[in-house]
Amino acid sequence: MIEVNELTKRYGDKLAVDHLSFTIPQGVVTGFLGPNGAGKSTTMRMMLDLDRPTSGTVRIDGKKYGQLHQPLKYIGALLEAKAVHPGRSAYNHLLWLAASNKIPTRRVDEVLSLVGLTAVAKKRSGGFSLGMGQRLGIAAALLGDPRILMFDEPVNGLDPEGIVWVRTLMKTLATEGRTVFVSSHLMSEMALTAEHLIVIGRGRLLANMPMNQFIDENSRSFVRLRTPDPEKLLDAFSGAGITATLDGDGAYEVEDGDMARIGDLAAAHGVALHELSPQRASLEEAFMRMTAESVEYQTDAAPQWGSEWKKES
Ligand SMILES: Nc1ncnc2c1ncn2[C@@H]1O[C@H](COP(=O)(O)OP(=O)(O)OP(=O)(O)O)[C@@H](O)[C@H]1O
Repeated sequence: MIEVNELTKRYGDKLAVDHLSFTIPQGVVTGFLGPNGAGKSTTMRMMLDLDRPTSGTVRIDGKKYGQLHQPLKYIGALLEAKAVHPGRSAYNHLLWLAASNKIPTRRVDEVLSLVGLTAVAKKRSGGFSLGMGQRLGIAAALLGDPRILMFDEPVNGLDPEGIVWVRTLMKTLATEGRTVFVSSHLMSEMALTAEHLIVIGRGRLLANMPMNQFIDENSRSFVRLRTPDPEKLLDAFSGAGITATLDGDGAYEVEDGDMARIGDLAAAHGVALHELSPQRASLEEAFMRMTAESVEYQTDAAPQWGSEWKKES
């Protein structure tokens, strides 16, 4: 169990994390989202005691990180920066970590095999590609078989096969009842991986809810339909008080439409339908809409995903 309470970090006059409080659920993958500079990495670093909070607390199973005996057995993490000496082999790096946390040596071979690095385990890690470095970081996170895992941009540098592998791994770890906390800029990937979301903007909590709820609350839903007889259908709609608008593609959209009612109405008027489908926004659209509508974070330029937010301070 990991609890963040009123966590705050100030760098000079820059408030990077602003009274952030949340508890991360167990047994599901939780996505950690926010635009560039929102404070995700700073929050994760403070959770791992790599950065000291200005105020507020992080508790891991009720304890401060520094109070954990052999911390790798409680929490494993992959942070963006590679923390491996380039001259050291993957095997020796993991062996050193294992020894410092009294983890049996055989576990090193296990995690190397799990992440697919067995063949290159004795090579110096300085020659590793970005993707191999990510795999080594994931191996280190898994070394102590911890109940809590944190990954900052884990699919960075991975090829499509590697991305699917990471997605499957995270879901499996969550299914085992672990807490899996992951940040990523890749919204489509996050949509496929996470069930729960914690969203921050400018260091503040914007949302903490299941993925489905987040998309529902921050997007418009509509029914799309196509018919070879639009005039007749639109007549039937106007009699029933339904408004349909033509999209740019020859289809009609009914905002918050009830599919069954529309289908029944079309049938009652003898109108053929060539399409009748519910439409829901993607996570990316929901995210953009939420941040754009968030007056507190509104700037004179529309915020864009993946770009630095304009700073007013
Ligand atoms: N060591 C530091 N000194 C000064 N400012 C910092 C430091 N670390 C982070 N910041 C600032 O704090 C804010 C939050 O940064 P952080 O890296 O945590 O955001 P992030 O959400 O992880 O961003 P990204 O998505 O770009 O990785 C940014 O404005 C950043 O410039």
